[in-house]
Amino acid sequence: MIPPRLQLTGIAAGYKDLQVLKDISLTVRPGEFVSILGPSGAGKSTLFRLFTGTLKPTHGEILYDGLPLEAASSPFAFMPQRDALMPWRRIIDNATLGLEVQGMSRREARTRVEPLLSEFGLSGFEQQYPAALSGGMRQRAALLRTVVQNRSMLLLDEPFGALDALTRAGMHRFVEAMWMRRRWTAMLVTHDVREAVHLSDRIYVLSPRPATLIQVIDIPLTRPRLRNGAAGAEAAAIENAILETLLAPQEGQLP
Ligand SMILES: Nc1ncnc2c1ncn2[C@@H]1O[C@H](COP(=O)(O)OP(=O)(O)OP(=O)(O)O)[C@@H](O)[C@H]1O
Repeated sequence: MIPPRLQLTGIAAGYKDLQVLKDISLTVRPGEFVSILGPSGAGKSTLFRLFTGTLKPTHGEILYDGLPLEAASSPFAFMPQRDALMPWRRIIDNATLGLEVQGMSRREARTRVEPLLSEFGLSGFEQQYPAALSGGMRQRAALLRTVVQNRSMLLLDEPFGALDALTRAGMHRFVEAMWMRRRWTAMLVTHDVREAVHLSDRIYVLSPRPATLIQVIDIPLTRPRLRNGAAGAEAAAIENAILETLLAPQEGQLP
């Protein structure tokens, strides 16, 4: 049997005296889109620091393709909260940046990126600077820069949080369509319940810090996840159930 791509068992982690993650176990299988949903400060970004090796867990185990994570060589492509495009580089040169950082020549990197520009809705804009593009286009360029690195798993750290609601909804549709074509293995961290339900095969809901899992929910809805009819009602019911869990007063807290 194929081992999970990523498996966390009993992970605890933090900074000096601050325990951030208390007991996190989760699984991402190849081709799955999994989300981590939680209140602000629960430790979603801390979790990503464990994956990128900038922080070590104090307890627990992280396996990648069945082996300790340290044995995997750069398995993740990371997309940060803001688009993090370099304002002085043209879109094409921003899109090639991740490959260039890996040591590929700019010329070769362009050969890799150019055929993908139209799929990402960026044809004709490759010579523009980021400031000339809309927020959605910039996020698509940042996503292109991430996926073109051909890593075996994508880490998406609240990538749409800064977008207006309409652009964000458009990005959800775009990412969903791309996932259906390419079946990325992906983990998204987000505060946005609707976003998580729209995009995920499974959602792990974190408690406030120190974070434990308070809900694990598989999303059985077929894709594309349209917002009308019975499917829309089912999605809304799942969103409500998750919101109830997130908003339920924690033990010892005032409502
Ligand atoms: N380098 C650090 N040193 C000390 N404390 C830190 C450090 N980085 C984060 N923290 C603290 O750890 C806690 C969790 O931070 P983290 O950034 O992982 O949360 P988050 O869930 O991603 O938050 P948000 O959703 O608001 O981005 C916060 O209380 C934060 O202040």
